[in-house]
Amino acid sequence: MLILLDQDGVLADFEHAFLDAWRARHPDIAPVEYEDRKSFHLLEDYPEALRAKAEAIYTAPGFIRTLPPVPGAIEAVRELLALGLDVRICSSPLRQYDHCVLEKYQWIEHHLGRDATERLILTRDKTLVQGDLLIDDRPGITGAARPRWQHILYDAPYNRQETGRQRLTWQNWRNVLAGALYHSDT
Ligand SMILES: Cc1cn([C@H]2C[C@H](O)[C@@H](COP(=O)(O)O)O2)c(=O)[nH]c1=O
Ligand SMILES: [Mg+2]
Repeated sequence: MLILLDQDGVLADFEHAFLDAWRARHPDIAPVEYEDRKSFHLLEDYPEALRAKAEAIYTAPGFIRTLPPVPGAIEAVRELLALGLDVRICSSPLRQYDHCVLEKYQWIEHHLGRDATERLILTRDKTLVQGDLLIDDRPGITGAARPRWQHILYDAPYNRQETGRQRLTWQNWRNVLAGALYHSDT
């Protein structure tokens, strides 16, 4: 069983790190609260006049490297590996890739160890990556190929419009994955 884990929003807490940085930089401008987020791309939830400020935060040197882990994520990865599952981290670099490519590797090394960096797959098209399950917070993942993996949504306010889908968190993952593993034909 090959499990692909997205990094931003699944292992690394992109959203809350953004909010913390925004409040520090712009204490006079209210951000969009996490539970009020509607679009996957946070820029779409901000007025045009604030988008440059928002983009400057998540493209800044160190932002990706210093993202806090999503609570429970690191422990879950370790448990999945201990269960003998083949776990890969499948992430898309920002279009503004200048800092995030190296910093995604540094983040993994810091939280999971140097060997775990061998598990990182960076691509702008996740449909090209083989796997049995993809755990990702992004709704509607499309690309050039017909994906082999089953997409399990990592629950977030901006993907709750996707109804009738399995939704995983690092609090319920054992139940959700047991179901997916049980129904998997591999
Ligand atoms: C802008 C933005 C980005 N991310 C994360 C999601 C991916 O891991 C990368 C690249 O995103 P892109 O949409 O493929 O350029 O950054 C995110 O989680 N939220 C955002 O608003
Ligand atoms: Mg993500």
